[in-house]
Amino acid sequence: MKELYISFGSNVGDSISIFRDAVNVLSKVSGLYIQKKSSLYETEPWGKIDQNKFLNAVIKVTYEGNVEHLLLELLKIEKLFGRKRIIHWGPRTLDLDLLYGENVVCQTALLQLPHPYFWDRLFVLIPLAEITPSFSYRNQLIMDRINELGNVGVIKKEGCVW
Ligand SMILES: Nc1ncnc2c1ncn2[C@@H]1O[C@H](COP(=O)(O)OP(=O)(O)OP(=O)(O)O)[C@@H](O)[C@H]1O
Ligand SMILES: Nc1nc2c(c(=O)[nH]1)N=C(CO)CN2
Repeated sequence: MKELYISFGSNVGDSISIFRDAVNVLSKVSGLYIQKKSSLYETEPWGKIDQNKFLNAVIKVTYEGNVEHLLLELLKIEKLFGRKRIIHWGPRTLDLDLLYGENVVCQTALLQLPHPYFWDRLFVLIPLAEITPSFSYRNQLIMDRINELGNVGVIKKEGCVW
């Protein structure tokens, strides 16, 4: 059984409904169990800044299978919600990234784990910090990195459940 973190991103369509429906589909993947969900965050676009704000969140899951197999499931779910790959880091209905797993490393053409950019993305680090045990060494490292990056452009959507 592996503990893994998955990020959700969307800036096209009804992003909250897309997240709700996608997490429901994800919960039906064989061998996958959702353990925690972060709050929803409204975030400034990163990397390619001339596009709409994003909705972002992170979840923690346990998974009984192979991580590359899980990535293929995530790609299928993105497609189900109308994901089209047109512009690099551009607008999207749903992006599901595998961020990292406890003691899991993968460097293949299909999957890089830890995700190559997660350490540079506040829209991932801030929701991740929320669901990482608060007195853990890992949480401390994430909080230090958030402070280093400047903690701007990521706002929690209060009172919004998914
Ligand atoms: N950890 C990972 N999580 C998700 N996809 C990954 C990962 N490592 C490698 N990939 C590969 O990246 C490919 C392109 O993914 P995608 O089009 O979602 O990139 P992106 O979201 O535009 O950019 P980024 O990967 O920087 O978030 C996927 O087809 C997948 O095979
Ligand atoms: N705020 C924000 N910016 C992004 C996002 C995202 O999910 N949120 N995803 C990207 C490509 O993966 C590029 N830029």
